[in-house]
Amino acid sequence: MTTLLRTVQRGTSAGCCRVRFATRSKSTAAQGEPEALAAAGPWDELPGPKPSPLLGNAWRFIPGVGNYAGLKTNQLFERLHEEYGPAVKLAGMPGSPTMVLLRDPVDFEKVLRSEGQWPERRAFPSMEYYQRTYKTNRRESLATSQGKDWGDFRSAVNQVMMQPRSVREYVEPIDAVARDFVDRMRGVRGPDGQMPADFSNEMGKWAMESITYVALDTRLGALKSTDNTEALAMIQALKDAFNYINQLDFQPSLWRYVTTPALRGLIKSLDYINGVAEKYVAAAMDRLQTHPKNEARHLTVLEQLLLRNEDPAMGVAMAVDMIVAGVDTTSTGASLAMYCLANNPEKQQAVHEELDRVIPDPREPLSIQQIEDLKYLKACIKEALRCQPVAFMNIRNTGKELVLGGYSVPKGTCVAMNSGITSTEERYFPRADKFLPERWLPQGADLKARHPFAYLPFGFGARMCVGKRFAELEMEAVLARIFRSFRLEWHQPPLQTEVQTLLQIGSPLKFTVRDRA
Ligand code: HEM
Repeated sequence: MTTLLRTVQRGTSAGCCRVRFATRSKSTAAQGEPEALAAAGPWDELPGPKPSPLLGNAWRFIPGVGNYAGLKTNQLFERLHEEYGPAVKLAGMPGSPTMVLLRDPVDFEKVLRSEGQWPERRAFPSMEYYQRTYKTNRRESLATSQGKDWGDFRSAVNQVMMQPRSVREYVEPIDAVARDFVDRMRGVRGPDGQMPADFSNEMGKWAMESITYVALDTRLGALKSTDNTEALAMIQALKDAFNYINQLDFQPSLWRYVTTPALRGLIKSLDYINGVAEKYVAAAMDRLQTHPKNEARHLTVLEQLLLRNEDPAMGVAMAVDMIVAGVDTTSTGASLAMYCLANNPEKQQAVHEELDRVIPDPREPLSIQQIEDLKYLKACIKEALRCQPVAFMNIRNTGKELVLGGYSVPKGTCVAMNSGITSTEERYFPRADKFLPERWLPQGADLKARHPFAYLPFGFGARMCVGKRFAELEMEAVLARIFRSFRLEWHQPPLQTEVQTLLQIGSPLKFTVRDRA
């Protein structure tokens, strides 16, 4: 099955376990940090492609000239690790700080355990520009803010979004969206049982409908058969925003000096998403005034955020963050789990058996207890995110001077921890090339990760994904509903995936969907 998965994403992975690199001071993990720093190789000697005085390393990406031209982010990183070792310095990239790429979980742990009170994660520069320079009247978002601003924002949001109680209140509405999605699948399915070529757009509609219910207190109507202009425009605006971010931040561009068409496009898309968010946040403010909090009324996530801060701008910033960070990720995660199960019928059979037992009457709304009891389904989601991590890398600025890959790395250096590589490596996961949900169950101890930092689907620490609980609930509910109703089959060529900013599905998701008896 994993041969099916490892198409574009792992195109250059051959030999990742076979190549040997001379790394310095292998025993640094065991040494105290001062001794380790004294024994470490100097920062200037950290291996990596040498920038030329005039063009830096940019020339290496020019088609027909450079050896890295046309590589996707994951392919580039894998190639650099093959050529230079487990820690690679990538300097001389226009508009980007010097970065260190890492592929050793021991180094990930060092970075993440020393990140400090307010961990710093470099945001997309074009998003930062939009928030800091272009829209100075708006509050900076959680994902782009840093330091104390981030700490204050995050602790307010944690008290609402990271509470199991808040998430439990959403089981019923999120399940209602999942059931609508199953109806939608029936509606778009062809006579031969096949899903249409643009089925990943349908998955995007489901994810948009789910997260906007949390972020904006509304059902946008993305799953309705009649075209809902606002819902579809939101989906388009989000898609456009990611395309423009790819062009502005990952390809050579002059946007920092002149307003390019891509920058104008990004501004237009983000303005649209912000405008819709402002409208629904204003409605929530009105609701809070006309129906104040009382014992009988449970407040929504948005209302709680607004009450805590009394600042509608914070509600808008958080809603936009949830939409930007929570649609593509969740829809890709759920799609990959469906793909893995469609290609592993015996695992799908185990999911069916669990669902029949836990949800005897599929006409009833899902309960919290039922969601909690879906242990095997949850293991399938974890395993799908291991086989194909939606977030290929975790980014941080180092919180102090560290020894990474045997070299000293100054405080404040931007590092990319490539857990998308480690989570698919045999040395960290026995039988890594197999889809084995059992590894996440108590009886699968022999298949478990050999290093706790080799798998970081939602990041780590104070800055980890703030939407993790909602993302899990959404994926659990929709997969429960889909597999309670259908058997999925895959009769297509292997699915193509690639990493740009996030993992993206690059070929049609044409599942064959059969009704279960
Ligand atoms: C399968 C789905 C998802 C995956 C794999 C995922 C993964 C991640 C990762 C890896 C990070 C960076 C963590 C770190 O730096 O340590 C992150 C951050 C974030 N995620 Fe998610 N995410 C998902 C869904 C969601 C959803 C549904 C939401 C919204 C409710 C969301 C909102 C955010 C936000 C706002 C941040 C930035 C947090 C901060 O900087 O404080 N994510 N996510």
